[in-house]
Amino acid sequence: MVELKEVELKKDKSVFGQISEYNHEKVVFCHDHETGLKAIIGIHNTVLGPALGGTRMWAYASEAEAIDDVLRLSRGMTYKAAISGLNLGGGKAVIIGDAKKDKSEALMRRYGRFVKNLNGAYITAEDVGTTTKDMEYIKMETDHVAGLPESMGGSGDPSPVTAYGTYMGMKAAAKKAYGSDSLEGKKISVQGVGHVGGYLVELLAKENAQIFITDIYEDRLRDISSKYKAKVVGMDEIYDLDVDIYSPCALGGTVNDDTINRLKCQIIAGSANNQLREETVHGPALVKKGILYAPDFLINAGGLINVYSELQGYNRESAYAQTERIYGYTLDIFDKSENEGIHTQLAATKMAEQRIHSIGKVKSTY
Ligand SMILES: NC(=O)c1ccc[n+]([C@@H]2O[C@H](COP(=O)([O-])OP(=O)(O)OC[C@H]3O[C@@H](n4cnc5c(N)ncnc54)[C@H](O)[C@@H]3O)[C@@H](O)[C@H]2O)c1
Repeated sequence: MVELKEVELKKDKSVFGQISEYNHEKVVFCHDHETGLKAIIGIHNTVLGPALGGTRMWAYASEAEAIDDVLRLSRGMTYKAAISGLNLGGGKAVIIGDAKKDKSEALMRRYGRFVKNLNGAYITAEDVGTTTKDMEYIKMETDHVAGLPESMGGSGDPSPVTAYGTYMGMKAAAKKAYGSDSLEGKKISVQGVGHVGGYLVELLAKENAQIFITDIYEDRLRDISSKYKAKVVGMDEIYDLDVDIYSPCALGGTVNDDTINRLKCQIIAGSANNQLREETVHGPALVKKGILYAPDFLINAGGLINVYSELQGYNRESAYAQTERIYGYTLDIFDKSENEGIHTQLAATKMAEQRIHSIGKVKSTY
């Protein structure tokens, strides 16, 4: 039985030290001289099923940074799948390189061959720096790829479903904090109005929330602001706003020592991965400040649920119906957190671990 543990990670910086800390099953280094491919595939845990997770292409400052990213992200996928009730394990891959300059059909197809060689233990999909077009190239070499365009029978852009799940998680948090899940009139700040943030703002506007938005891209801000009557605020100003709910939909690590001191909200609920800079520090710090945190990997699982549905013959309605359950799961986590006196991210992690543990036992019997 694979044991998952809540640990202070990365005490030992050696590659095997880190693999051991994160407790990965397999990490594969892929290299191809011809195409310049340098990729790392991290398979964290396959107790519940094949490890599914996207391939990120990024110009990492160092190989150490790439290894850290793939290990952290693949571990997160294990928890995301487990807590969402999916029969999937956790995996993720990174390709080291500039997606704008270094990508080619040959590179993606060569990468696809490496995925193929894993015989289904890892199923890839798109992520930052990769597109549905890249998935088409990978598909030419292996069937172990999801997130294909709708025209190819795939599930297409997962962002609207991710936004819907985030919205469900946010409503559950409102129910817990205010006794009603209505977001009408609530002041909500959305940090990052890209794919997910944009769809989330649309849902919030339909409920007549008072929306504040920020982003790097002025055009995008103008567009979203005029469409949904959202007020544009500065990128740093967002942490000081007097709002009810803060929704991080851009980067990870935005909940940290500095921002926790500044935030005035009662709820944090957003789509970004790894929002807490350090789970063991900032999870408890939020509890102390009386801010209810809706765990990121739980409420942003809609995209994964959507892709999972593709593996079984895509059905958009059932993907949305399954994503809607995030509402109930989030309330369960709040209860668990309260009953056990632990912060919500830890409660969610424990819930995911319990499922892996118990289903692992089921599978061990004949
Ligand atoms: N797309 C999905 O289905 C999905 C699923 C799960 C998790 N997520 C996570 O949700 C987040 C958003 O994903 P996305 O697909 O919308 O990405 P995206 O790149 O389309 O949007 C992110 C937006 O954030 C903006 N941004 C970047 N830095 C910022 C900053 N410092 N302040 C304000 N805005 C900033 C960008 O300009 C961009 O518009 C990411 O963290 C992603 O990992 C996405």
